[in-house]
Amino acid sequence: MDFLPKTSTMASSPEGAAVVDAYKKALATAATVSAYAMLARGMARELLPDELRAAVRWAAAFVRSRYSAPEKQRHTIVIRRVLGGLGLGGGYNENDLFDAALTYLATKINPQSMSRLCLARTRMKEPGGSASWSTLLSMENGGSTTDTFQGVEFRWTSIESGGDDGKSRAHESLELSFDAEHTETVLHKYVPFIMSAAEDLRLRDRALKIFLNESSSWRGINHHHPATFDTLAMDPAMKQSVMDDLDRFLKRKEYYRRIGKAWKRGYLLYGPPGTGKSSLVAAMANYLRFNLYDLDLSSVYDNSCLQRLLMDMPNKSILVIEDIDCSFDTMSREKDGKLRQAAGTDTDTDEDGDEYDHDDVGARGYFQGRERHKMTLSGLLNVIDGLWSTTGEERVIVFTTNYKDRLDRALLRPGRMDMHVYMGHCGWEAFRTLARNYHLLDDHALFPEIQELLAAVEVTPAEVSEMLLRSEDVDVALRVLMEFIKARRSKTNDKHNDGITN
Ligand SMILES: Nc1ncnc2c1ncn2[C@@H]1O[C@H](COP(=O)(O)OP(=O)(O)OP(=O)(O)O)[C@@H](O)[C@H]1O
Repeated sequence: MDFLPKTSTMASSPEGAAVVDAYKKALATAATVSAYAMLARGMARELLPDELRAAVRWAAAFVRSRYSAPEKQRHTIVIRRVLGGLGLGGGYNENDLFDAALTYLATKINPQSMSRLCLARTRMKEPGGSASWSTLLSMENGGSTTDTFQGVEFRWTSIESGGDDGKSRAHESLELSFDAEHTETVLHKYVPFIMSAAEDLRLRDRALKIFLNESSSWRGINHHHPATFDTLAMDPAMKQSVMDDLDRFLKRKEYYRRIGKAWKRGYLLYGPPGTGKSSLVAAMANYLRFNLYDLDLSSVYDNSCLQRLLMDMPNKSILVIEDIDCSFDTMSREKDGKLRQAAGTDTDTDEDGDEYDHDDVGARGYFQGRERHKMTLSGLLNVIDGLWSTTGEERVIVFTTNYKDRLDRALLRPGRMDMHVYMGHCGWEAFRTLARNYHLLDDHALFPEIQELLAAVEVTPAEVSEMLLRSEDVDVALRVLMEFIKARRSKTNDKHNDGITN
């Protein structure tokens, strides 16, 4: 039989003829080999007795089982949604691992590759009364998906049984199958990884809150501050280094544990009013998806009250103390410091006249009765370190101040606050961020003049924001801003001239 099309032009050239010949030879060879195989099988059937043929089959199976790779043993872990009778008190308890696995798998499911899927949208009540929506994609009964963790493949299957009679509840479970040799990995690494990944996803989706202290308890309200690192007008390099620092901090749990330090990171934000310190705190909270705990020290009366507040702060939260220069009697502390320096000692005396080291005040309780002048920042930090080092959970602490030079030197010492961030007047890059935020503007004919003005005159990002908001018309808003900066310039010049003439 000739399979080549009759109209083939290939055969008409010499090269084409060679190809056709080779093709025909290959067909002939294949036909010969299969004919021999058929012949051999037929002869074996004819010539070999049944017993001998069975022996040959057995020998072949033996060789296969001995020398081919053995079938791997598979294990399956069943994760039920409800722990009937297993929960505390023998009742029916929801299984947290089931929820975590469901949340985690929602990020692994590829909707393109599954013909049936479940989609749920639920309203979640937040503590404090507010609510947020959440959407969850999951596998239908019988659906399977594969996940790879540390190079090992895991098969997940969704199983639902019972509940067909309309009376009893369906039993939902997830089955996790894997090669038996990876059992240890599953129990000690994969399951903890799923729990923590699900926790991170939950934190990412939750509505953020800001908690304010009333005496010794926290009251939370929803935190909808729109500030993000994208909308924050600040020096781009500084912005990047804050973000990098936060990222690095989050990854270093093991490192902090190893060196025996509380897993906390301290940031001191300083700069004139209206330069975005509070906005940066909000941007950090939005970036990390951490709740904010805004501590007003004026309503903290004693050491135990402070301890209670700190202990009630869950992990993954930011403790903020604003305007710390106003929260402490820094001048008297400063005076004490100078006295101690003059005396060549770093000790002080307590009410009983006993000497103590200032770095040890936290352990003794730095609130001596209700005399607030005894409160020191150093002592506060010691209390925080002492409490937080025992939890091993990640916490961020932020202090803000308009006057860094008024702060207790103990706080400025290396190792106390890990990062000092200066929030300054509005520079050119900061202005461009604000122009983008408020008017989606990347360029404008007035930009060069504004750049020159900003280089010469000090205005805060808050003032620039305010001017840009004056009109929806970009040209008008930019002109208003220019007038404002020019007016500031003449005022500053007048003051300067007054100073010279006086
Ligand atoms: N760097 C900035 N980036 C973006 N917006 C800013 C910035 N600085 C100020 N703003 C705008 O000005 C408003 C006030 O700024 P914010 O409260 O963050 O400043 P602050 O430095 O904390 O001031 P204060 O020291 O008075 O508390 C913000 O809500 C925001 O609209």
